[in-house]
Amino acid sequence: MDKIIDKAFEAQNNAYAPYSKYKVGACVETYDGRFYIGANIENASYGLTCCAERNAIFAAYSDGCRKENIKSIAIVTSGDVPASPCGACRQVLSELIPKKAEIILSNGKEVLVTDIESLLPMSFGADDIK
Ligand SMILES: O=c1ccn([C@H]2C[C@H](O)[C@@H](CO)O2)c(=O)[nH]1
Ligand SMILES: [Zn+2]
Repeated sequence: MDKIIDKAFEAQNNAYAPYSKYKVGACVETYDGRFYIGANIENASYGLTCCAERNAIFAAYSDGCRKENIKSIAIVTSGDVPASPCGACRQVLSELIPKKAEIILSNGKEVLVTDIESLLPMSFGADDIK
């Protein structure tokens, strides 16, 4: 678990967060040993900001990875407590990562491991619009 967390902290250095000054890094690990990083990228039109974890999972998918190959995602910050993904990211992750995938949250001092069903119970998804 150290490697994915280290890579997420490396990604945190790439955050573009001139407005909030709150830098977040993320890293997706696949079962075949690939790692995809993301950082939060803000915009003067605040609502266009994209979170670190969405950028990381989109990077994985953009490289051809799909749900069954996603093993875990780490999300890191430097706050007093590990940050938990925002609602938009929970919705996106609920479609793009498996239920069993580990969601690892760390602030460098504490590590929490959870999963998407814990973070977003009774989620809305593709089955609901059949
Ligand atoms: O899980 C989270 C929570 C927040 N942010 C970003 C969005 C924004 O740039 C900044 C403050 O909300 O942190 C993330 O990247 N991931
Ligand atoms: Zn988010």
